[in-house]
Amino acid sequence: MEPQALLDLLKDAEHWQGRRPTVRNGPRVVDLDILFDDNRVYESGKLPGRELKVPHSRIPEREFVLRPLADIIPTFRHPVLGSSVSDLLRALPSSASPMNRILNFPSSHDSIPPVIWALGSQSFIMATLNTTPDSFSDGGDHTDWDSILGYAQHAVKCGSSIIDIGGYSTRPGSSFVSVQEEQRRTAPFIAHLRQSGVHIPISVDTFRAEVALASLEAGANCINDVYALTGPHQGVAGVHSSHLSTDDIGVSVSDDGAMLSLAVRAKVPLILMHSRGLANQNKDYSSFKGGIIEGVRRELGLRVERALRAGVRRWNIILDPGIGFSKCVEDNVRLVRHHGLLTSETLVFNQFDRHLPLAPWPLLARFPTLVGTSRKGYLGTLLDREDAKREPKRRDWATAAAVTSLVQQGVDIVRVHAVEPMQDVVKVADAIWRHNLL
Ligand SMILES: Nc1ncnc2c1ncn2[C@@H]1O[C@H](COP(=O)(O)OP(=O)(O)OP(=O)(O)O)[C@@H](O)[C@H]1O
Ligand SMILES: Nc1nc2c(c(=O)[nH]1)N=C(CO)CN2
Repeated sequence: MEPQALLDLLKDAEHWQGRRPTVRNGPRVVDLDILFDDNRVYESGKLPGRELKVPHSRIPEREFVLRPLADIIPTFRHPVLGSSVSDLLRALPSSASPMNRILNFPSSHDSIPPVIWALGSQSFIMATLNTTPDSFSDGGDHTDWDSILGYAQHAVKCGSSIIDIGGYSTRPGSSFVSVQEEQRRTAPFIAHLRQSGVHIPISVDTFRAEVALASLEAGANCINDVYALTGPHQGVAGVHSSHLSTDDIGVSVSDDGAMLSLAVRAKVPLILMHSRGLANQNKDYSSFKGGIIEGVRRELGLRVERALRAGVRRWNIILDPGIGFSKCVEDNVRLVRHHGLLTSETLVFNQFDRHLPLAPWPLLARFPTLVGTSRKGYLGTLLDREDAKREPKRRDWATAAAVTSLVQQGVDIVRVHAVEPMQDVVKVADAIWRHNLL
């Protein structure tokens, strides 16, 4: 279609939506502009009311255009200016009130309003609620109605922003749980929490589509998948990456795609975590090419790409590096120390292999991140004290240290067990590092 004909169509569309002529740049019901037409440069003559310039002349000065555009086509080069969309966004002068990306947790029930988070405004706390007998930290603590509701209410009172409920432990050595049993440990409790007035978002920690669906129907409004929608066998079926070959990561292809298609249909926020192989058996510790940061970026990047290609909306994706999943102690430390690099889009020096720069990976840039470092085994090893090695609950101070470092690097969500002390940790770390707060 020719630009002028497209402009006429846009004008009609604006009219159908109820837009009527007012003053230029005044309040409007809707504004439809042509930003680019591939690399074409077009300028109409001076037709009154129908002048047209493509690319749109005000792209470089508009944050509200550049920010979403950088999510969609970050590397696209402006055909006249020669800069990429990302470069144009970076070149904007800093604004007193920068735009926030939002995360929308849809309404889980008629009587419960949707919850919208302004990302970047604070670090959000995810309270971990395992309804399993054998989870590594709180296994057996929350298996009855009263203790589950008690933990959830306590989490809300302490300022948690989301509760993550899981019915199948993924810790090394945990036992197999049937779909029916996992469902029994999640959906009815979620319904109970909703009926009892818990209105904050609830995520379900599962890799099984049946469990996720039952949980969403019961009132959950987020899916947390430690296999990033590839099923328990870590399949990468359906990936046609323009950047990578799947041989690079040597994983088997075995996935019925059920979780992926549910995720597309469900339209809820999705936590895509990096892991390798069956989490409870583990462990593929084979080396990460280019170092741990590069390796996680590549392997998680493949799964993100697969999800996007299948139709998952990018604004629903939250990335998680998967602390403790097929990573040695040093690698877990590095993932925390360099958390900010996970979503870096620019070429940075690779700390782990001095011959390799950390490849630019625009695919992961600007996604929000979540990290679950709470009470994990590497903290016990670092503490090197018998009680801390044996008892995950003796690792809360260690967790605080890791959480502080993550907040400093801009993590969006921290998944924790001890919500009360971690609320203090996050509050003060936010005050120090998020300058918008003070
Ligand atoms: N790339 C473009 N896309 C849309 N309109 C354009 C473009 N380039 C020039 N124009 C002209 O701008 C005119 C004003 O558009 P519109 O009425 O939407 O103004 P506005 O909303 O106040 O400004 P803007 O769209 O720049 O925010 C259009 O009638 C059109 O002739
Ligand atoms: N998103 C996410 N989910 C989890 C994580 C984690 O680190 N991140 N850790 C778990 C238990 O070790 C279980 N589930």
